[in-house]
Amino acid sequence: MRMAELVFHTGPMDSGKSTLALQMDHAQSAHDRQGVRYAMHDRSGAARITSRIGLSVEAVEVTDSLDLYQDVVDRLSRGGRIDYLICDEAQFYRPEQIDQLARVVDDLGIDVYCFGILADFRTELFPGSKRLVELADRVVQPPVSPLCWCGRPATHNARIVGGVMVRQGDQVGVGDIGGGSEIHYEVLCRRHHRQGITGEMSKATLSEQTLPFDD
Ligand SMILES: Nc1ncnc2c1ncn2[C@@H]1O[C@H](COP(=O)(O)OP(=O)(O)O)[C@@H](O)[C@H]1O
Ligand SMILES: Cc1cn([C@H]2C[C@H](O)[C@@H](COP(=O)(O)O)O2)c(=O)[nH]c1=O
Repeated sequence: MRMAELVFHTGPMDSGKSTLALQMDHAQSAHDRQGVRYAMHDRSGAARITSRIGLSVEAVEVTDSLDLYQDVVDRLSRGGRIDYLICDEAQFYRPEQIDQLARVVDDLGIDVYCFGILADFRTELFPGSKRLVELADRVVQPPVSPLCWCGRPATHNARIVGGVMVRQGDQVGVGDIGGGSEIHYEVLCRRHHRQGITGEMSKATLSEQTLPFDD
């Protein structure tokens, strides 16, 4: 018999994690499996899972005080059936909540699929993501990688404030990629994240050293 598992799907912003979360939910429910969707601090500002492709569905908002194991037990004791959990923006969950998800897998035999970024704009791990890497049965990267302005796979998240890439500030700052708003994010390869060269800067200061695909 297949054992339930805790899976962490992780990649930088804009790598299709929420899309995958919604696809997995759709695929599972099509086979009469019953799931619960959880999310935290979704970009939409609502209790939802929102994909940039345009899909969006309601979810249970995870608050700091929510005991995820107890929430699942309560739902089961009210007569519900639960085969799997979809947990989006899992980087924001407290480490204790990740332990609760592992207990859901081990003690209740329910599959838990988590989705989230690994590291913040300073390249430091989110505590929830660190705990997921420690506990997950599998850590999986989405199949499609976003690209840095130079054409390399984008692996790192940069925070842009007033047009400037910053390296200090609060770890949590809900926002989107692309210009428009005062605070937003851009995904870069490690080299350009380290050098602090955003797409906007590259257009202004393109030089021998920063030509695309230099070695
Ligand atoms: N108009 C579009 N057509 C096709 N793909 C798109 C479109 N807009 C966004 N995407 C893709 O959607 C993905 C981002 O999806 P999303 O689930 O919101 O990412 P994440 O949750 O990882 O931040 C990217 O792979 C991006 O290329
Ligand atoms: C890098 C970074 C990101 N965030 C926020 C910004 C978004 O609201 C989410 C990531 O969502 P996505 O679906 O993966 O695009 O996280 C943050 O709070 N702090 C950061 O350092």
